[in-house]
Amino acid sequence: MSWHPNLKPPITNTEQALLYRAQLQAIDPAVEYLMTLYLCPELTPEEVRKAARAGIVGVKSYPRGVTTNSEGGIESYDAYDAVFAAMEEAGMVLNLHGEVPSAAATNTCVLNAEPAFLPHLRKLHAKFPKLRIVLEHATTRAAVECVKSLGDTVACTITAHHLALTVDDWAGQAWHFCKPVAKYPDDRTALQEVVREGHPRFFLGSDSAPHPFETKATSTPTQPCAAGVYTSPILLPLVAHLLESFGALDKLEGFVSKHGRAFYRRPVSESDKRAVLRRASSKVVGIEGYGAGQTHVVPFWAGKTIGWEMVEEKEDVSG
Ligand SMILES: O=C1C[C@@H](C(=O)O)NC(=O)N1
Repeated sequence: MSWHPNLKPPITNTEQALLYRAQLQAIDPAVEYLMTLYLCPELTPEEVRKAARAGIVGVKSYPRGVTTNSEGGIESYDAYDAVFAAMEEAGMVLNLHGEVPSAAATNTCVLNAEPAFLPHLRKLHAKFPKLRIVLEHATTRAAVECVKSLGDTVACTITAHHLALTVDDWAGQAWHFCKPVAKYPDDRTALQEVVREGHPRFFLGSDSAPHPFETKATSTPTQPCAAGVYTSPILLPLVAHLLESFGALDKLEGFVSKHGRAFYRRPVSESDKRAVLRRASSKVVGIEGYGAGQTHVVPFWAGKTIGWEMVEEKEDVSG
């Protein structure tokens, strides 16, 4: 799992990324955190090389205004050729939030912002064919087809929630609102199909966003609700549940573990913990379990049942 630099303030240099990694490691040292920097005008080829030497794996780009805390995002990629060339040489990954900003002049809004971004992806790949690029949290058939058509250096993540949601689920339902927004039923079908196909360049990227109750449940005409869906506490059981629902359970390990590891060149080691799932009927705590004025975050699937659960490491799973 890689870590978002769309924090306040954004993570723009090696020191900040290492400091943030240390803070995360203090919370859970068992996790291997793959850190990313934020693509911005301050990022130089020298800093890219320094970051790569320090073990930072990627650079994240999100166009201006398209998602949470992206007010300072990039406007055009042309200015970053030297940065991309340095990344390509250092073996760093470019993580793209693949949407263009909404604009009346070009008839762009949240529904077509991802397809409108794809020409930028094609151009970047043509210019830097060896640069590993991940189109993050894709939501459309167009994006799936585009990534499939490109070379082995281009991969794509899919979230758990985008395998479940369509427009109808977030229109009027703040808890399902995220960026990119879930699209048409046929787009969701395309995401499910590419997972069922076991395509090695498509893998899970949770994009889990733990926005507090207040920022999701309350919105005003000037303050819309926060974009993001929180899946971390239920992620693997939920993905198993969803994959099973569309006949792709046998692709679970590839989708959640192997494909991403291969693309990021992180082979499994002896010391890596194994996740074990077993059949269950676990109800996710419903929205009534949370309340205004509390700092809680409400997970996706609240109030619904998941057909799988994680087995604690110490339990005997031989039976
Ligand atoms: O890309 C993102 C970022 C995330 C967040 O809040 O961090 N929320 C989203 O909806 N999309």
